[in-house]
Amino acid sequence: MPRTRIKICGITRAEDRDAAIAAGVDALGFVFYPPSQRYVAPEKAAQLVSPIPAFVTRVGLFVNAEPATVHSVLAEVALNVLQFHGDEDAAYCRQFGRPWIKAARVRHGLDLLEYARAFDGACGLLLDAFVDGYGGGGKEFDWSLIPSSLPLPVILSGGLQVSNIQQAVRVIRPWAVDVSSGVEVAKGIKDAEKIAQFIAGVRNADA
Ligand SMILES: O=C(O)c1ccccc1N[C@@H]1O[C@H](COP(=O)(O)O)[C@@H](O)[C@H]1O
Repeated sequence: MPRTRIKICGITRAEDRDAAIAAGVDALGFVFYPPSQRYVAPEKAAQLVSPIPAFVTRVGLFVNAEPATVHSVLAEVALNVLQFHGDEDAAYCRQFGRPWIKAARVRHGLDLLEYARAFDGACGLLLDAFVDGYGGGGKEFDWSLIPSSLPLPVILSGGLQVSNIQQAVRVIRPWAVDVSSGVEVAKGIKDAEKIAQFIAGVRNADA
């Protein structure tokens, strides 16, 4: 079984980026959604990504952005993967010619199998809780709503933190996990100790 990949999202500070890399993160996320308290302007994101070493993936998160906005961020920031966390359809997601992840805001009544089929071509299906403001709410959802098999690599998110990450990995066995609130002291401000403990929790559950 491959090790569970780990993404830490909502990086706004160089020290948090460095702490995550030192702890062994696989991917770092940058939020290009202006209403979010974790928003980073493209010029700042360009500085934050420049020292990221090879094989640590740089992910740009967008919510219902105008295509021109995504293109303009791509021109300025060296991103590897796009994460669409709003109401985008598959044609929208495909148009940028980059690897992309689609988020599903999981709630009772959402058919995740049908949803995953609709986003054929995504390199991952990110499962998040249904919250106001589209995401990053630190809210766990009912994992029993996840079908036992989905046609896309599953990235589990939504309220993950040090206290529940081992159970999450053992129960769901996702391809990857994604965390923002659970490793923060305030929105957009990460905590190096929580990052290290979160990553150690994933590795423990993998072992
Ligand atoms: O982080 C945000 O502010 C954000 C805003 C809009 C959409 C998604 C956002 N973050 C993503 O939400 C999930 C869950 O985060 P949390 O760990 O529950 O805080 C995660 O994938 C973030 O990338």
